[in-house]
Amino acid sequence: MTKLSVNINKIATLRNSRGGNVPDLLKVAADVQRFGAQGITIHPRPDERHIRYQDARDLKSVVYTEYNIEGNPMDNFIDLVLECKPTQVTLVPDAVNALTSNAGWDTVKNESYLKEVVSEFHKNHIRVSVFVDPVLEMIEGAKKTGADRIELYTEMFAHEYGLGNEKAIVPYTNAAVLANELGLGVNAGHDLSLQNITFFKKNIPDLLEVSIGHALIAESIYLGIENVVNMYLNKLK
Ligand SMILES: CC(=O)[C@@H](O)[C@H](O)COP(=O)(O)O
Ligand SMILES: NCC(=O)COP(=O)(O)O
Repeated sequence: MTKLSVNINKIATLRNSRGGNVPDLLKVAADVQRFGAQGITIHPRPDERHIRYQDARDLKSVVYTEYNIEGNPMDNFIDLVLECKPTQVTLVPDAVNALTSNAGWDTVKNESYLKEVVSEFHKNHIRVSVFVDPVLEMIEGAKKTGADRIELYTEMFAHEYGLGNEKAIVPYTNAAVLANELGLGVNAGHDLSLQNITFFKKNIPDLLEVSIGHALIAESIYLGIENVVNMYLNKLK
């Protein structure tokens, strides 16, 4: 079985657009778990444009499934994660102003840096996953950092699969096979959706967890909007 960790960044984006507490991020996290999701993912960014650092703290008492915090391990992020003690931290090499994550780690160049960070989180009993492109050298490098898992950066797969190119899965399958051989757990995320998740899962051996946010929230709007429009129409009769 592959666990679904729902990334709730976009709920915070919507909330922040009006300055109040609608939608209520904590209620959404609680409901998503009640509906069966096995994890909650957040990716606080330095400008706090969606998830605020305080959200990460507040979610601690709400998330009873797997709590996954993603981000670039700068000092204030490390402090936040150590304070929240999630189940898992996913290290992502984001530039400070990145619109969204757009690359995996160069685990070869950053081996000693990542080793230090991984060891700090391990001392605090937090599982560590490293965000990587599906490149065999990067998987081997991830193993050397001492990380427990990799998260395969799936944007390229999602894009190509959307264009009908099923072969785009090959590097991901190969990366997952190698990771499994090395004893690294395999997670995946970025632009996974209802359209591509079945094919992706079928081709990735021992896929432990996917984190999905952008498409899942967009799909929730599309699949829910007819119902809500009709509820308004009924009230306006
Ligand atoms: C690491 C990853 O792929 C996701 O966490 C993604 O970056 C979501 O972040 P945004 O919601 O800020 O785009
Ligand atoms: N780690 C990936 C994630 O949390 C969600 O990415 P996306 O579905 O918002 O692209």
